[in-house]
Amino acid sequence: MPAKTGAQYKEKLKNAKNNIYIHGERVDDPTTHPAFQNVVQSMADLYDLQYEKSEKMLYTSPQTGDKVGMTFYRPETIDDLIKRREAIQEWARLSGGLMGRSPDYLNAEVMAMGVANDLFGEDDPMFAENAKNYYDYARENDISLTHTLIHPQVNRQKAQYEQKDANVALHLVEKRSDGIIVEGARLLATQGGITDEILVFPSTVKKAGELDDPYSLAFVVPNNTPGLKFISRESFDNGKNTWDHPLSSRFEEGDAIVYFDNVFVPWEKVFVCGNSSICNRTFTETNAVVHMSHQVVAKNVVKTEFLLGIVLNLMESIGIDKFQHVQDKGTEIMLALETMKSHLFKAEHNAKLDKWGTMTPDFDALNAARNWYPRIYPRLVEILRILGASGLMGIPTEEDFHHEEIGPIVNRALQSKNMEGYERVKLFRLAWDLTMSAFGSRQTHYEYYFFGDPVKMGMTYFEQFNKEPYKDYVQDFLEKVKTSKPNYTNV
Ligand SMILES: Cc1cc2nc3c(=O)[nH]c(=O)nc-3n(C[C@H](O)[C@H](O)[C@H](O)COP(=O)(O)OP(=O)(O)OC[C@H]3O[C@@H](n4cnc5c(N)ncnc54)[C@H](O)[C@@H]3O)c2cc1C
Repeated sequence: MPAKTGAQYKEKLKNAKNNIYIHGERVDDPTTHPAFQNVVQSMADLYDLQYEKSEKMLYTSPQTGDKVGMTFYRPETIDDLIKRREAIQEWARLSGGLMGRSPDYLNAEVMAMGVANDLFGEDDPMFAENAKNYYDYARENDISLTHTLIHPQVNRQKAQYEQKDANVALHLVEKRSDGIIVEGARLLATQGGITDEILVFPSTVKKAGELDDPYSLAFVVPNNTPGLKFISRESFDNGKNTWDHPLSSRFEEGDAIVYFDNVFVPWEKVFVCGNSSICNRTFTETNAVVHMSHQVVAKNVVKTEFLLGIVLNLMESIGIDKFQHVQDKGTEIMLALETMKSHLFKAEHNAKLDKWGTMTPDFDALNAARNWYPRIYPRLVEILRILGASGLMGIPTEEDFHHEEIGPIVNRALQSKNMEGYERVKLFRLAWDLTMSAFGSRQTHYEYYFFGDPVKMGMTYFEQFNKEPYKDYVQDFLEKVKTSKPNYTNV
């Protein structure tokens, strides 16, 4: 089947009847439910964009000859990698990089694991074959995916098997001749329920060895699989119009707790079954982390461009753009943007073929960028907040502007250097929705945590960084310093 259109995505979602709960109710149809319908439309817009920019967004499937999504493309040259990244950035531009889980994120994972599948075969060749087949299936059917990696936050001092309710986290219940039964909770699934299928993978390193094996699972199932429940957090799309909430009314992806109530997974959809060693090596040994990081850094370049554009328009609108500290704050964002772009450039131009023949970006550049952005993004948001000042609170709604009595007042009172009140507030509401609304706060939280705990990531980065050349450099330097060491004996 060729790449999906927006209408096909919505039709499939409507018919799937995924088991989604929100605000204490079961959702009958996410395509019309107020909490989901707008982000569903944005997802549909992404799929339509594949056809609007087909020369960039589609390619010919090596398997069927159909036109399929470029974000499933397996790059074999640096030019391929750049083509793939351009498609990623086309999608990101639609939301200003605010849909962290546009389908390309997990398409990168599926592609990488599907190609570099031999790790899964260590236990049974069937698992390697499953990963390969799933890549083909997802690409040919343009499957949209959510994923879930984390055990519930019960007691982080203890391994899963030591928890007071050791079965609270997703675990293996039974192996059968036709598949496995799994039970327990996982979090968090962004876009849980509004996608076709869910990938379950391990994230944090499982240090308890064999005792972690019951929790060491990787598989994929359709979101309407019996027993699978998505328990969504409260929606931040509060049904206001797009003028009032330009971001939350379109890109509120939602995050869900996922509960597997004795869910059956057929063997052909299992990649890892009860093997903590394979789980711990999955993301690095398949290079999935590299291709996912490439998508993330490409997306975050667009997100930074979007933020910079808002800041520059805001500065100009209220005539603060010539003040020294204001310019300095703009420079901070520009430096962040150029730094991210440089990481991306280095990653692509230093890319090498891996042992499976996939052109794989330079992970050093991407790893630095993915560790840095969670630290810098809160600062970028803070700059926008500082520069917007009271303007981020003086934001009447569109209805206020239409009110006979107060409309003309707010239009006059909120005028700016170069805009009427109506236009100025439209811009400031965008800045507010990115920084201070529930949606904006969630974006900052998302950037900080979505790749994992930045503290643990930073520790891993420190451990793995090749420190010796720098230590040696200074040792050599010290050795060349002229010394006249005093001759004394330590007491
Ligand atoms: C908006 C949002 C969307 C998300 N979407 C997804 C998704 O789609 N799919 C998915 O799988 N996950 C998703 N996540 C989850 C994300 O992967 C986790 O938040 C992240 O990995 C951190 O894990 P945690 O939340 O369990 O934090 P914890 O590991 O519980 O950490 C909480 C705090 O305790 C500290 N801490 C914990 N353990 C230690 C330790 N051993 N030593 C020192 N300090 C420690 C941490 O540094 C942190 O400050 C999402 C998260 C957010 C916020």
